[in-house]
Amino acid sequence: MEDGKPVWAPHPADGFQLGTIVDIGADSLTIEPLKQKGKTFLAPINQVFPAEDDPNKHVEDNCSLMYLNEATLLNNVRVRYSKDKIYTFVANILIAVNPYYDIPKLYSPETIKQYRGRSLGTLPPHVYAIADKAYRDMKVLKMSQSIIVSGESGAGKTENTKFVLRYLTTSYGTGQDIDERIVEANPLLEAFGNAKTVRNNNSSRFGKFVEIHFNEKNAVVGGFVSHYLLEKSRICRQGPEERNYHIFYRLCAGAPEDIRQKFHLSSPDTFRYLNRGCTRFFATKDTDKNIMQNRKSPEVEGGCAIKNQSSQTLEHCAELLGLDQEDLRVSLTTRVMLTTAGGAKGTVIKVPLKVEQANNARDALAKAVYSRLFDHVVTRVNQCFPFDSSANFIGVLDIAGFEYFEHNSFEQFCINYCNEKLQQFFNERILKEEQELYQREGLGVNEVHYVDNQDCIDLVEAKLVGILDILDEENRLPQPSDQHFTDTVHNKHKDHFRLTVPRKSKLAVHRNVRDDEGFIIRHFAGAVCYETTKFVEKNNDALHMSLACLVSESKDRFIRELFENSNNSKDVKQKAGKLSFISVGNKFKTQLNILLEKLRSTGSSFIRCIKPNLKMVSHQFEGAQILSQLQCSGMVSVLDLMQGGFPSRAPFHELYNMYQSYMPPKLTRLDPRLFCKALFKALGLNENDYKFGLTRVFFRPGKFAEFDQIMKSDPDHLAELVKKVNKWLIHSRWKKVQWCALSVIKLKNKILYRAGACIKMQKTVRMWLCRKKHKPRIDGLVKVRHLQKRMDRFNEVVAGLKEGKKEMSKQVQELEAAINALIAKIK
Ligand SMILES: Nc1ncnc2c1ncn2[C@@H]1O[C@H](COP(=O)(O)OP(=O)(O)OP(=O)(O)O)[C@@H](O)[C@H]1O
Repeated sequence: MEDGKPVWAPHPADGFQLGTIVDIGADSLTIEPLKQKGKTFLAPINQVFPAEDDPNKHVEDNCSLMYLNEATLLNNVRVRYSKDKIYTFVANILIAVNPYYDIPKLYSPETIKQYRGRSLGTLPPHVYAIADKAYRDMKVLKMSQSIIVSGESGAGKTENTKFVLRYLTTSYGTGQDIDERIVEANPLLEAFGNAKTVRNNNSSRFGKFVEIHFNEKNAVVGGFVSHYLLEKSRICRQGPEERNYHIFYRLCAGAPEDIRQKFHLSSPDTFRYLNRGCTRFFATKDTDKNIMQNRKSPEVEGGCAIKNQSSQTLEHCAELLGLDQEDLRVSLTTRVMLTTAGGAKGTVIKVPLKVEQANNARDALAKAVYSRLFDHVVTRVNQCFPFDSSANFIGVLDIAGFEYFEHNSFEQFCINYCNEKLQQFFNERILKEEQELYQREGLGVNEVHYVDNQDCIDLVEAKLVGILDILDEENRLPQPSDQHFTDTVHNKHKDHFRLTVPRKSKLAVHRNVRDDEGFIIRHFAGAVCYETTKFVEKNNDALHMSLACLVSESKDRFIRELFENSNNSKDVKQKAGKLSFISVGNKFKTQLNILLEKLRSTGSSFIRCIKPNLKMVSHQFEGAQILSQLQCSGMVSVLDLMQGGFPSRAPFHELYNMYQSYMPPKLTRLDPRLFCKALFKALGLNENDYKFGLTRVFFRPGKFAEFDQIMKSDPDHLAELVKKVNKWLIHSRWKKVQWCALSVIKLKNKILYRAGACIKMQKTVRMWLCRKKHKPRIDGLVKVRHLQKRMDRFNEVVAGLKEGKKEMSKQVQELEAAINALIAKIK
């Protein structure tokens, strides 16, 4: 961050605000907002980010910004949203902001045509661009593809999913009615699976994975829908301002007279499941005492009965379910038990239900009927677009994103567990694989760290000690309780980094939850406090035995079949009297693991949907909550990687195949690597914008599109380009020849130099060896010669002698002769 330049600093409502740094502390900065000169505030250093020079500038691919951080991402999305540009790329990931109104021509048939066959990034960001990329990848790589659409409720997942399906069937269908059927299945699924909530007037209350299947020729042949976790609690109870599933209101409003009479339909106000929510207090044993009796729903000790005023409803239900009215009455108010000890073992006894138990039994029956009906609707929908064989498919996953509310229950627990798994998949695909690829290709790009969430997934799904298995264990106890389950979770994971007790929450509302009433999980997107009341009940999909037996013997074939297909119907009678349990959590875990296995076997694209405001209105951008959605969807961690990375890449042969038709034969004879190099050099692309790996070219964000655009420009431009490529080739070949000649000369000089150096070395060594060998003799010779010199002095002395001169000179001569002989010998 440069001196005096504006920075993005946190803002409670807008997410970020522009300001300048006026002082720097140890771990915080003093910021002066641009809009409130003179006022300052402190911001943690790691939440202040450099801003672009022009805050009103926007780019189609966020990766083309100079500064890649969460603040510039939010600002780019904001500026684009203000111009009705709701789609933005972050490399290959698409961000889609819900406009809450129909943007003219955004999804028109002309727009569909425009995107057909166009590379990602060559046209403005659009959900169609992602759909087309998936299709082209499927075709080129001969591999199934998946598009993962995520976001919170009301963010636009379902709408974008529908746009993808419409695009693929329109562009690559066979024009037969199968295409239309795939698209038309949606209204039916939405009628049974969508409802009005406070967050979305048409909220999907189930997750789905829609596969469009293609044949060898890459044309649509059929489809298949898998569904996940239909919200069953809504069938019996809705929050204030919320509704039951659309189908009920539609039937009430628009069923033809014969159906209206057959189903005994009238205004929604006359149906308990449609006209009101729950009236029971959710009190604990202790607090229950404080509530006056006349404020509570009536409780009939020792049993209950169906009121006279409800007898007609009972009659209608029995009629529609194909049951005997009396049998239904008994099954709704009593429970069948087999005695296991004492007296006549195995005797069937009927235990009366308390009012609350009977209400629960009735609700359980309603939920079971509806959820099995929903399964049936999906099965029937799937029969509408059958296919004999398929080469590949494109699957679109529309599933709720990470959720956290003031009160979070089993539903949020499951959906967040699912998002934790999807985030891991996202990490695997985007971050891990990216780094591994850079390393494999020898790009020398720095490693980017990310937090692996496997420990969190294990906390939920590990065998025996995972929360789901602990919950199943609880469900199998004779007297299961939410508190005992919660205690077990805490005891088994005392020091787990991801798990803690509610009183450690940052939010006061959670600190009031007792240790045995909830737990906090630190998810990848933030900590969530789950209140475990009703976890045990919500985890059990089984009806109580008398009801299960009853419906499995319905006179109505349809009802009978709905229940025959369920897992526990066959041994219902054998198990009567025992505790029945079908685990919701573990069924979801199995489904999820199958889904992820499928996703892992496909190529993938990601669409992150964003809800711009809570009021569900157009042209209102609530920065802070959008920022939190960007963080929750893992987009912020992706930025770190993109900043220093090369998000677009293409194998040499793929580039070669893509562009060879644009080049003359002379150039296409080149091998793919040289072909690519020639293109890049000829275009004069900045060498920082791409890197040549071992098998492919890597592009900086947005640069592949630039390259593609140049390649696909008009013929004149292309002819110019071919000229440039030719010129570059001649230039590079001439350079190569020069380089070769120069290398030969260099080599010759090197050889000569080496030969000279060898001789020098030989000489020196020989000399050294010689000296070493003759040194003692030379030393001896020097010494003897020294003696020889002294002989002259002797001769002088002897010549001056008066006596014995002759004798002495003879001795001196002998000595001289001896010395000379010695010298000769040494030599
Ligand atoms: N691209 C769009 N153009 C216009 N309106 C849109 C668009 N996307 C979403 N909407 C509006 O927002 C509403 C909510 O979108 P949608 O049902 O797709 O949300 P969702 O993410 O699937 O929510 P949920 O998880 O509750 O099902 C839609 O009914 C529609 O009115």
